Amino acid sequence: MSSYATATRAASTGAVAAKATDLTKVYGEGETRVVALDHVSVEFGQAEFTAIMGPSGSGKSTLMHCMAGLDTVTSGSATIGDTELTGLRDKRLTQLRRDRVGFIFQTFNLLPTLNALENIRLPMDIAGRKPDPEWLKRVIATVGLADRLRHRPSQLSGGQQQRVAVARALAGKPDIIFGDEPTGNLDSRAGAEVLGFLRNSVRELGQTVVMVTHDPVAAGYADRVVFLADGRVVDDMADPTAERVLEHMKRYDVKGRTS
Ligand SMILES: Nc1ncnc2c1ncn2[C@@H]1O[C@H](COP(=O)(O)OP(=O)(O)OP(=O)(O)O)[C@@H](O)[C@H]1O
Repeated sequence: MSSYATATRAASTGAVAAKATDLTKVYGEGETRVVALDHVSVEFGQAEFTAIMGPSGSGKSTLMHCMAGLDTVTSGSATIGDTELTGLRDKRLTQLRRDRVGFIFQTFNLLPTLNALENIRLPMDIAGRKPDPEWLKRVIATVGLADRLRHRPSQLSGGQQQRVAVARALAGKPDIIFGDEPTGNLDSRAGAEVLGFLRNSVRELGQTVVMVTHDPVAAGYADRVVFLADGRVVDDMADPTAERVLEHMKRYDVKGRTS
């Protein structure tokens, strides 16, 4: 077993990368009041790959946004490492997002005029941080982009563009990476590739990934699936497979229709 695998396993049994405690998020008021998150408590382990699933409107994106410091919470707390996000001033929050959180979106959000390497380095360039060259090399190798670094996004396939976005999220060695349906725009083969690279970034690089998805196959790549319904955590599955996730979704769906 490689030393990375040992380190990964050791990390994934202990430390917590991000945590929500009694997190409640209410949008609007009066007739338009929506409780998007209803006292959610959940921990995401370091060096673990977690999928968040649940029906449309169950609060997946809201949970991710609140835990990534992209949205404020109504009550409760959200922490990244030891840092409490609630109450942080805008400037500190921006810094924290920039330096400690990586993001991967459904639409790859690459800059068309920059080549792959420049896109990967962009957040660090903006922050005035120098990437660790050894780390960057490993990241680029992990996502299989070594021979595509001089290509512009328009010269890359959708899957390759998303791999650039994955490398960009990993480049700064963030405490946690949040993905919002990162394979939602990819065909199944390209999606499988990206998911494989995400999983490798957890297994081999010891990174922490939390991904919102609707796709049981995508969830099957994770170490764990957290299921939301009506703004609450309703289930937690370890070592998921696509089949077990699908079974679980069907059960909930049947319950929903018959109750
Ligand atoms: N900015 C907002 N203003 C008002 N209500 C909102 C806002 N954002 C989300 N909501 C509501 O909060 C609830 C949870 O939404 P959220 O987007 O988190 O769900 P989701 O599980 O990510 O859904 P989907 O799978 O469709 O993306 C929904 O009822 C939604 O309508």
